[in-house]
Amino acid sequence: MDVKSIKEEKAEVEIWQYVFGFTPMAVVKCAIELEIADAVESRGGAVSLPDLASAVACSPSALGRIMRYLTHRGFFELHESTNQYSNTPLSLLILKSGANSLAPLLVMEASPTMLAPWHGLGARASRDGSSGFKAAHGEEIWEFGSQNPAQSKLFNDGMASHARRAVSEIVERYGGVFEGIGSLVDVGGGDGTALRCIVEACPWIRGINYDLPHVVSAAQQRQGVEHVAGDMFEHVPKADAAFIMWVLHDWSDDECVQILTKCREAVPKEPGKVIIAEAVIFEGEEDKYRDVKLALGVAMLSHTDKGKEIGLLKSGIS
Ligand SMILES: C[S@@+](CC[C@H](N)C(=O)[O-])C[C@H]1O[C@@H](n2cnc3c(N)ncnc32)[C@H](O)[C@@H]1O
Ligand SMILES: O=c1cc(-c2ccc(O)cc2)oc2c(O)c(O)ccc12
Repeated sequence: MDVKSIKEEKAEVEIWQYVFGFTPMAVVKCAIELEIADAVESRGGAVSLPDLASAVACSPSALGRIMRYLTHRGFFELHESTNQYSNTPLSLLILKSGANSLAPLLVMEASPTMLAPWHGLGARASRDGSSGFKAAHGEEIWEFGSQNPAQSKLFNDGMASHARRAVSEIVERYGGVFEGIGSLVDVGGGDGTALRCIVEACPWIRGINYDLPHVVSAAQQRQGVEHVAGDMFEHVPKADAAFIMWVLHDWSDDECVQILTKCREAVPKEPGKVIIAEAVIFEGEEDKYRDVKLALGVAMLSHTDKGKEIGLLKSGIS
C-alpha cells in the first residue's frame, strides 16, 4: 500500500479550498446583504438563531447553515451556554454602516461586473495589450463606469471604504508629510473620501479632489474639499502638493511618467511634493499582507490594460 507523504496529504486537503474557493466571498457577501452583523449589534450584541432569522427575514434552516459556515470562519461566535451568536472583530468589519467597514469593497469585488474579467484570466495572460475588463465588457473600466452610474457608484463606494482606513493609517504613520502644505490636490481621488479624511486630520489643508467628470459629478460635497473634474493625462490643478493613491497601479510605466509629469507641473518647487500611496510587494520579506498584495497584483493583470503592483526586490524595482 502507498504511504502518502505529509506534503501529499496536505495537498489532498488543500485542493478543496480551491474547488470551493468562491464560497467564502459569496457567503460573506450574503451576510452583508442580510445585514447579519448589524442585526446582532442592534439586538444588544447577543441573539439566538430563531430571533436572528426573524430579524433578517430568513428561514432558520437556511440561516443556520450560513451561520455555521461563518462561525467556522471566525465571523461570529456561538456561545454554547446561551445558544446565542455574538459579533467578532471580523464580523464587525462587515457592518453596513461601520466607519471601519470593508463591506462596500467586498460587495464591489464580488459584483458580476468585477468578477467577469477573472473568468478570462487565462485568455488575458496569453495575449498582450488588452485588458480582461475590456474583453468582458467591451470597454475599459473607466469608460464603462461613465456609462454605468450604478457600477461606478459601487466601485467608488468600495474604494472609499478602503480609503478611510488607509488614510487613518497614513496619517498615523507618516502624518509629518502633510505639515506645511496649504493646499493638496488628490489626483484620481474618487469621491473625495481620502481627501476629506486628510483634511479632517490636518484642518490647515485646503483639499482639491480631482477625478473624471462622471466621478466628481456624482460625489457628495465635503467640507474643506473642492471637487474638480478633468483628465490627469491633460492637466492637474495647481496646489502646494499632490497626493495620488492607487492610481499609478492602473497604468503602464510610460503612462505613469505622463501622470507624474502633470503632477510635477502642478506643484511649486517649495514646498512642492508628490505623495504616492501604493501597495508594494517586498520580495523575500515577511509580510502579513503578502497574499492580498499578490492577489491585487493579479487583479491588476485581469482588470487593467497594463497596470501592475510594484514589486521591490533587494536589487531594485521589478
Ligand atoms: C483605483 S481608483 C483610486 C481612487 C482613490 N484614489 C482611492 O484610493 O480610493 C482610480 C481612480 O482614478 C480615476 N481616474 C481614471 N482615469 C483618470 C483620468 N484620466 N483622470 C483623472 N482620474 C482618473 C478613476 O476614476 C478612479 O477614481
Ligand atoms: O478590483 C480592484 C481593486 C482595487 C483595489 C482594491 C484594494 C486596494 O487597497 C486598492 C485597490 O483597485 C482596482 C483598480 O484600480 C482597477 O483599475 C480595477 C480593479 C480594482
